[in-house]
Amino acid sequence: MTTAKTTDKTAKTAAKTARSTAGAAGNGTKVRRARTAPAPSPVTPPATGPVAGHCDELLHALAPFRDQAGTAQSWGERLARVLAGGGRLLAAGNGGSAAQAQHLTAELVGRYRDDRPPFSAIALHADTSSTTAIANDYGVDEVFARQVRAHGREGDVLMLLSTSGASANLLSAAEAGREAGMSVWALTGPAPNPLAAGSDESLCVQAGSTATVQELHLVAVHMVCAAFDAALEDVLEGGSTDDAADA
Ligand SMILES: O=C(CO)[C@@H](O)[C@H](O)[C@H](O)[C@H](O)COP(=O)(O)O
Repeated sequence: MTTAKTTDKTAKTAAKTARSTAGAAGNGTKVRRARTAPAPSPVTPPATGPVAGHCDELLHALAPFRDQAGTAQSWGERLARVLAGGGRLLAAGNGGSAAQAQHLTAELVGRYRDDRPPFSAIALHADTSSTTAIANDYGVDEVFARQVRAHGREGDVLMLLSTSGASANLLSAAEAGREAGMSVWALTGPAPNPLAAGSDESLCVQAGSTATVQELHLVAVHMVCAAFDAALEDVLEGGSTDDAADA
């Protein structure tokens, strides 16, 4: 008797489950909703320690950085004339700065906001075969300089990114760029530093931590791209790139 009762109960439960499943599948069967208490709204705990400090340091560095935004704008405008005139941008950095340099070239070869023609921009560190061969055969300090001598032409732009402003391979690249008649622009951490001194122009982020400098370098990269796109409309409409050599 007990076995028959159990079997009957099991069958009823299975039938109920089947009805629920069918309802959930949307075949019109009514499914009774479970009465559960509404989930409490999530409360974001306040950030403390290094996380709060990270935001504070960024905020602190942003105001003085904003005062230098004119440099980024000027770079973007002149870069538009150089690239639209058939010139090229070479960019390089180490570690996190390599990623930022590559971010800039990607925005120019691809696009920033709106559709526009592609432009010649090369992240030197991204050529892993050249970079490793040069490092192996000539030493790490030559990895960018040798590529600058290979690809850089008079009137082109060389953008070098460094948080310390002291990386030897970027200092050699700046020297090679100037020898080639390129415009050498440096995005660095606090001034003074050797890379800023060895470049034609620099935008130096006054922040104590490498992370903050890198974050504001990305902002600078985007500001250059915004100015580039805005200036490009005038350059292409005017059809004049005569002043590319002024860059
Ligand atoms: O991203 C970080 C630290 O945040 C590191 O990878 C950092 O980029 C590397 O230590 C670089 O070698 C530093 O070079 P630099 O920016 O001083 O020229």
